[in-house]
Amino acid sequence: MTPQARVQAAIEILDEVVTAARGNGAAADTIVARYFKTRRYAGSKDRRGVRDLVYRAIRTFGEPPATGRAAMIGLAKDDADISASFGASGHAPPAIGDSEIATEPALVPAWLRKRLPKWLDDAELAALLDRAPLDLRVNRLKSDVATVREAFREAEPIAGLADGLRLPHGTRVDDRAAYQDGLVEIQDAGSQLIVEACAAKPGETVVDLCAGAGGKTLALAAAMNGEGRLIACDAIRSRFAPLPDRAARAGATLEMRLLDMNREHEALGDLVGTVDLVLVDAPCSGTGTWRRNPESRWRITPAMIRTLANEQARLLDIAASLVKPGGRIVYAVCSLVEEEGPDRVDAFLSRHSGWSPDDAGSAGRPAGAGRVLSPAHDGCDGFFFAALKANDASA
Ligand SMILES: C[S@@+](CC[C@H](N)C(=O)[O-])C[C@H]1O[C@@H](n2cnc3c(N)ncnc32)[C@H](O)[C@@H]1O
Repeated sequence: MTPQARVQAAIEILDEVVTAARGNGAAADTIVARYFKTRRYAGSKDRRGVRDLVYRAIRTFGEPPATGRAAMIGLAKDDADISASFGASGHAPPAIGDSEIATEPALVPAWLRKRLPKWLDDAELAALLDRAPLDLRVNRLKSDVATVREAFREAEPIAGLADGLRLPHGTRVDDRAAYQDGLVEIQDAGSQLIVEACAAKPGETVVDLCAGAGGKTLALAAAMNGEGRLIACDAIRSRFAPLPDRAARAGATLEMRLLDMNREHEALGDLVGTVDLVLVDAPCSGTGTWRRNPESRWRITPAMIRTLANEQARLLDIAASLVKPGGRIVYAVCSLVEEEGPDRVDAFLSRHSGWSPDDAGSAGRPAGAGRVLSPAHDGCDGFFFAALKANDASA
């Protein structure tokens, strides 16, 4: 492909990405892969070049562009090569007309900026769009830090995490014996810090209410050293599906319960009032994980945040019913939107008089009754988390 044909290809792909974002359709990665499936003439350099252009546009424009062409004209303003592609020969996009609109760069959609905390300034927001590092968690059920560092000599310790190691960008992990044998898990430092805030102990009864594929469940299992009861729950079968294999690889013992959405209690009745710790790693808008998924800025809507906030409140109430007197909830979201974080915890505390904020450790910075982590401040994904304790007298 000529360089100008790559620009045209990026325009066509971005048109599809914008349409998919509006209609909750396929992710950009899927659209890029589909595009090249029917264009076998494109070599690996072409694919990489086009993909880079698509992701540059996604990172540069906080609001979804009107069209792929408007996005590329926007990028052309600061890039002479892209600019020269318009109107050139060789499958190039047509020349830019005088009245054509260019998308303006922005870190986030304007409406969303108002929902984010004041401390999240431009530097903090820009860091949310940086490249994410590759973090490992040493699995204490099977190994120790010294052994894993022998296997990953390029790994560096992560400050504040005894079991955390950071690898250089682009390191292949899945083909390494230490990974295949379950000595390590790939896990962002922020997720590891949240599990530390859980302070789960051997012998306890612990529920991971929104376990997904079990990233935090496996870290809880390691903290419990295989002693006690660990119950992983989720309401979406496909999210849950990888957990049995992952648990076997990690040497973790756990129970799994698939919940019915809106009828979660049916599968949890026997646990009411008996649990030491419930982790509520709630579904959220994912604003803290834009480094991995910048395209989600084009998908998020105010209505989505409202729906998520209701669901987060409902899950917190379910968690409260499971906890025994003196027990705890750790609530976490990988979002920095206040309605999903501090506001949810404040609302929970006003609904439940028998609960109070509890010690959530010292990672990150205080935010309302909880704490926040951010890439600029903590070098990990953005999270809000809070620990809540049920008074001994009532839950
Ligand atoms: C943030 S993700 C969890 C990530 C996971 N804990 C980890 O560390 O990898 C939120 C999860 O909540 C699940 N979920 C959504 N609604 C739920 C519900 N009503 N009950 C339980 N889980 C639910 C989703 O399927 C999703 O897997």
